[in-house]
Amino acid sequence: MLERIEHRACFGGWQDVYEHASRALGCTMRFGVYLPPQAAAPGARMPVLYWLSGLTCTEQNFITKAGAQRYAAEHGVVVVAPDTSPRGEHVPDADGYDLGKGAGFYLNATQAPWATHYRMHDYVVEELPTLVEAQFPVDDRRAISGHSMGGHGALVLALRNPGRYRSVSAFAPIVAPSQVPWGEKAFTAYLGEDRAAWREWDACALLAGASERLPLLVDQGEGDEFLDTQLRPDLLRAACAEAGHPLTLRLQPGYDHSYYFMASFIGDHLAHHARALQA
Ligand SMILES: N[C@@H](CCC(=O)N[C@@H](CSC=O)C(=O)NCC(=O)O)C(=O)O
Repeated sequence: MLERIEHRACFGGWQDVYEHASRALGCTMRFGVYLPPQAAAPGARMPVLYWLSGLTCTEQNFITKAGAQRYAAEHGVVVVAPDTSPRGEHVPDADGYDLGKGAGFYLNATQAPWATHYRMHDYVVEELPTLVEAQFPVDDRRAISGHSMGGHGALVLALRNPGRYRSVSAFAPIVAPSQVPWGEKAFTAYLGEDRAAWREWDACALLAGASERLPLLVDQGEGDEFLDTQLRPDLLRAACAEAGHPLTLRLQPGYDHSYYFMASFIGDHLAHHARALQA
C-alpha cells in the first residue's frame, strides 16, 4: 500500500513523497519521487536515478536542497530518493548522528540489535525498485548516486550488483569505510568485530574483484571538512588504479561537504546518468 503524502509541481513535473510499509526493514518508510514532465505522456516508460543521502538525512534533504529536478526534467529521468535508515519507535537507535536512525550505511546488518531492521541494501536494491517499477511509469533502466554515506552506498551497491545499474556516481563518498572512523564505528556495530566481513561493504576492497567495470564519476570538494579523516579519495584513486577500474575523480577547489557543493555539480551528474540511461 503506497500513500502519497506530498505532491508539488516542479519544473513542469511533480515532486512527490510516498509512504509505505517496508517488508525488508519492518517499518514504515518514506521516499521522494520526482516525475519529470515526460512521464505524463501516454505509455511513457522512464529511466530511474536512485539517490542515496548521507548521515542525518531523510528523503527531504536531497529533494529540497540539491536542485536536481531542473536537470531531471531536462533529461527525462525519474529520481527516487529514499530515507537513510529504518524508522519508528520500535527501531533500535544509538547516541550520536553516525549510528542507528539516519545512519543505515546501505548494508544488511548481521549483529543484534540491528539485524532485524537495518537491511538498507535489500531495501534499496530489491524492495524499492520492485515497488517503483510496479507503481510508476518507469522501466528497468536504473542508475545510482549519492552523497558521503550515500556515496559509499552508491559505489558499494553498484559493485555488489553487476548488471543492476547502468551508471554510478558519487559526491564526497566514504570510499573505504573499513579504514575511517565513521565506517569503523558503524561496521563494528552492524557487522561485528571480524573485519573480513567488512570487506563485502567497502568500495575500495570490492574494486579488486569486481566483475563489471562501470565507470565511476566522483566529485570531491577540496574544502570539505571531512576530506582527510573520513572520505580519503586518495584511497579510491589507488584502488581503481590497482584494479584497472575507470574513475573520473574531480577535485573541486573551495567546495565543502554541503548541499551547496552538490547543487553546483548535480547537473553534470544528471547528464552523466542520462547518457548511460538513454544509450
Ligand atoms: N556533524 C554533522 C554531520 C552530519 C552531516 O554533515 N551530514 C551530511 C552528510 S555526512 C555523511 O554522510 C548531510 O548531508 N547533512 C544534511 C544536510 O542537509 O546538509 C551534523 O550533525 O550536522
